[in-house]
Amino acid sequence: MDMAAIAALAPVIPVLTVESREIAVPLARALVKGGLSVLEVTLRTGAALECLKAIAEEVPEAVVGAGTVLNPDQLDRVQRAGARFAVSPGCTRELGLAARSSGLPFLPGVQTVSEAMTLAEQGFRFLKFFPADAAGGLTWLKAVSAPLADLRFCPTGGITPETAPAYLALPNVACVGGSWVAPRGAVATGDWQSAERLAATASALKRR
Ligand SMILES: O=C[C@H](O)COP(=O)(O)O
Ligand SMILES: CC(=O)C(=O)O
Repeated sequence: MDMAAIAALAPVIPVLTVESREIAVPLARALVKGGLSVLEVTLRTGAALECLKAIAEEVPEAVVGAGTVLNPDQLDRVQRAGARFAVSPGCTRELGLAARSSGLPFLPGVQTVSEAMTLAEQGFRFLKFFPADAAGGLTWLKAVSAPLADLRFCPTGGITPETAPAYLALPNVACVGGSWVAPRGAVATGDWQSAERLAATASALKRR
């Protein structure tokens, strides 16, 4: 599956920042049960690689990838840990080249038209728009839809259950990313039913 095919599996990619495999595995199971099978585990905790590996091994129904992949070394490590895709908040030339030669589906982040054009030149036509809300949100996506007509986006950053439907209604949006389906409080108390409920609502969102 390439990145667009992975994104087609669900309208929302949960962005997960988890501290242990004991949290990661039941959380992943709850989200998949709720209908969100594509999961992004960010490399923002010391346990991130272990969590990624645990989900890959113990929750085979999930398509688990890594987020906050900032350089080729991290890309290599997440691929070895079993990531099925990698996500970056931005991109460098080195990271883009490493992603292409690794064969791992890659979703690089952009915030400007020039960044999007540079990545398109490197062959990336499906891009993360980050931080979506802070960088212009719906207005930016609508404005670039004509000049960057062959690009599709996964807006992430500041998206809420209330704003997600408007993003998903845009023709250049394939899916959205967000942490709201795994709220800190529910994760801290192991309230997996809440995560499953939030995932079920998110997975029912309509895309254009
Ligand atoms: O850095 C933020 C993550 O990409 C997700 O953003 P969010 O917590 O605003 O949904
Ligand atoms: C922002 C995000 O989701 C990432 O760090 O990849």
